[in-house]
Amino acid sequence: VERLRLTRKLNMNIFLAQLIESTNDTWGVDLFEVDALSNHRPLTHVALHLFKQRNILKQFQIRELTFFKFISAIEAKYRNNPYHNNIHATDVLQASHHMLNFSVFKNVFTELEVFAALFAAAVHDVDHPGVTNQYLINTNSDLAILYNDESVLENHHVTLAFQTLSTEGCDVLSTLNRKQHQMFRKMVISVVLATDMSKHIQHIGHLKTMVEIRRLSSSASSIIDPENAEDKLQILQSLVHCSDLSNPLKPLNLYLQWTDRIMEEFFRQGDLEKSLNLEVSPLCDRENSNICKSQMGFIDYVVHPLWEIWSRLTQPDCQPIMDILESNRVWIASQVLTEDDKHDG
Ligand SMILES: O[C@@H](CN1CCOCC1)Cn1nccc1-c1ccc(OC(F)F)c(OC2CCCC2)c1
Ligand SMILES: [Zn+2]
Repeated sequence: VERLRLTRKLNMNIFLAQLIESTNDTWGVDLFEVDALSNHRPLTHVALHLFKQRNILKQFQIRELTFFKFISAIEAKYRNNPYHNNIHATDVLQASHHMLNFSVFKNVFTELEVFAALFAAAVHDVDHPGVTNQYLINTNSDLAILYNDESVLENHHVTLAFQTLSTEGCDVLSTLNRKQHQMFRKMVISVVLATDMSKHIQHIGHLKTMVEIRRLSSSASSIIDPENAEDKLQILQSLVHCSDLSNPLKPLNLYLQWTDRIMEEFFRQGDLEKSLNLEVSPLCDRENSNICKSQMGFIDYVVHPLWEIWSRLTQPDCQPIMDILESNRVWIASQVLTEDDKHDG
């Protein structure tokens, strides 16, 4: 029996190693599987692997143990929400890593910019309480008071991330010089704050401008000017925001798990609102929800408008991912019909 147990353990570790290896260049890795096989430490496993694969630790002389301590401390500060948890952070990190490899970004970003973008993705929802900014504002929460109702969650995530650096043995930025540290901090703050859904429309505006300018100045061979720091920062903000809203562009079995999770998280907020005699927020009433219809709306009015312009900027590498969005939408639409019948039934 003991030999069987050890053999099974060995096979699980081999399977885990193969899954982690696939995060290098695969869109749609099953991170729920990585979570199950890694003793619920997907972020630490995947972040360490990707930062080493990109040679970031060597480039900035960061000790592997220091990075391990930092990312473990961050992972431990993600709460066990149905959706906003360490698996979601790993998902956004891996999607950001994947899209940074798009050919349109070749020779565009510095190592420091890549480091800042992936760091921001990994920490972007740390200690998320599983409720929305609006809920925190409506309930006069300490966080809303602290951040004056402005990007309350996002301010909290980035502040906690930088505070974690001063935990014993966790300062992954200690080897950066003053200028690098200042630039890194500016980029991480702006990328994490840009994940606030209230900035969504601005992302679309900036991307449309960028695509238009590139289209008009046909001379620009490489679509993005590596000298333009402002443009590059906006692209990194949109890259992480797109990764944050990438669930509907993942293989259907993964997309459906994320949908179940976000709905359970919204429903728990609705339960809290009911118990506090507050008006139940949209989409948060578990007694009265149409999951497929709300996903159709999310895709048509939020996700597709953003990814349509993002894919124009990043063609042709985004096409396979847009194709998944299209096929998922067709499937959802087919379920709306049956879901209606169920309710009518
Ligand atoms: O809540 C969303 C923004 N709101 C803005 C107000 O209108 C409705 C949409 C984005 N967001 N923010 C945090 C998490 C998510 C979020 C992430 C994956 C979601 O669905 C699936 F892909 F898993 C998701 O779906 C909700 C329920 C149906 C429609 C939206 C939401
Ligand atoms: Zn997020």
